[in-house]
Amino acid sequence: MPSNLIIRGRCFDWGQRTYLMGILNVTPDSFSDGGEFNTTSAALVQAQALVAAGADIIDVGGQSTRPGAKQITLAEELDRVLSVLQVLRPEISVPISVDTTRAAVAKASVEAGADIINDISGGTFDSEMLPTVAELSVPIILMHIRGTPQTMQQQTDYQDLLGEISSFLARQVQAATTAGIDLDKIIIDPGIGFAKNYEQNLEIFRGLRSLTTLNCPILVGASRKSFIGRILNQPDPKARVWGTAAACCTAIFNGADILRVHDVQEMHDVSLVADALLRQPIQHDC
Ligand SMILES: Nc1nc2c(c(=O)[nH]1)N=C(COP(=O)(O)OP(=O)(O)O)CN2
Ligand SMILES: Nc1ccc(C(=O)O)cc1
Repeated sequence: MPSNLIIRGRCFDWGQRTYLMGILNVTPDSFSDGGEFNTTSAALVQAQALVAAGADIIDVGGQSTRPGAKQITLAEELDRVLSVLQVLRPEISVPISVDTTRAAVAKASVEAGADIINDISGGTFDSEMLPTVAELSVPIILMHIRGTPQTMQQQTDYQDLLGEISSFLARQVQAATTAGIDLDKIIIDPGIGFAKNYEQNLEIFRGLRSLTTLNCPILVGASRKSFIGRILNQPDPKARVWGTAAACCTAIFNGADILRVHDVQEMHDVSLVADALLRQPIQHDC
């Protein structure tokens, strides 16, 4: 796998430590924090708090992708994301990713200062996404999903879950490089909770290491998700922090490079200790 990636002057030195992506949902309806950060002033305060807590990347999302979430218009998504980027970019020095499946949002976001595109469809929802990202020359996160957030939970029949996730991601990595995206700018993600049932989410954690054969950094987004709620019998997503910690630790143990989380302060402690126990850092120039 590529040894490192420089984004906005910051070095992501893969394997050396776990990197944290702090979630900033500027939506009214996200499953755990909808409506909390969807004004520009609240978004800025939260972004600064995430950075102070140890976030390496801030992930801005204008569209909830929870099961059954309503699809907003392009104009609405552009308005939500761009108004926040305008306020964030001058104040935040860490890389900013934008969680979108639309090429037009990706392009306008990078023009407004975003550094990474996070596409939960792995470049499959919008045929212009991969060529657009290639043209913009920014890194992309390719996530596995089946169907759309509206239909995905009816598409959970797999013969070989990890094998199918792996071949989807391999195909999309190939499509991305064919479109002109550098291989070292591609991050893969198995898509916890996207077209997966409870048992399948657990199976992904156990088999995560099999995805390392794709030779790309791996991102895992388990934060506060419903499989944790089911294990804990905890309906309140905000009360799933310890459960998230266990999932993050397991992901690190099984090869994750980036964790996408809401509770950055807590997961920073988790990743510092897990990294000290599990990784053998070597000195690099990067
Ligand atoms: N790459 C990647 N992106 C994601 C992932 C994920 O696992 N991987 N999970 C999400 C769901 O979490 P969020 O808190 O943003 O909820 P919402 O979809 O309701 O906004 C949204 N975006
Ligand atoms: N976008 C998503 C939000 C939440 C979940 C989940 O709780 O499993 C899955 C996807």
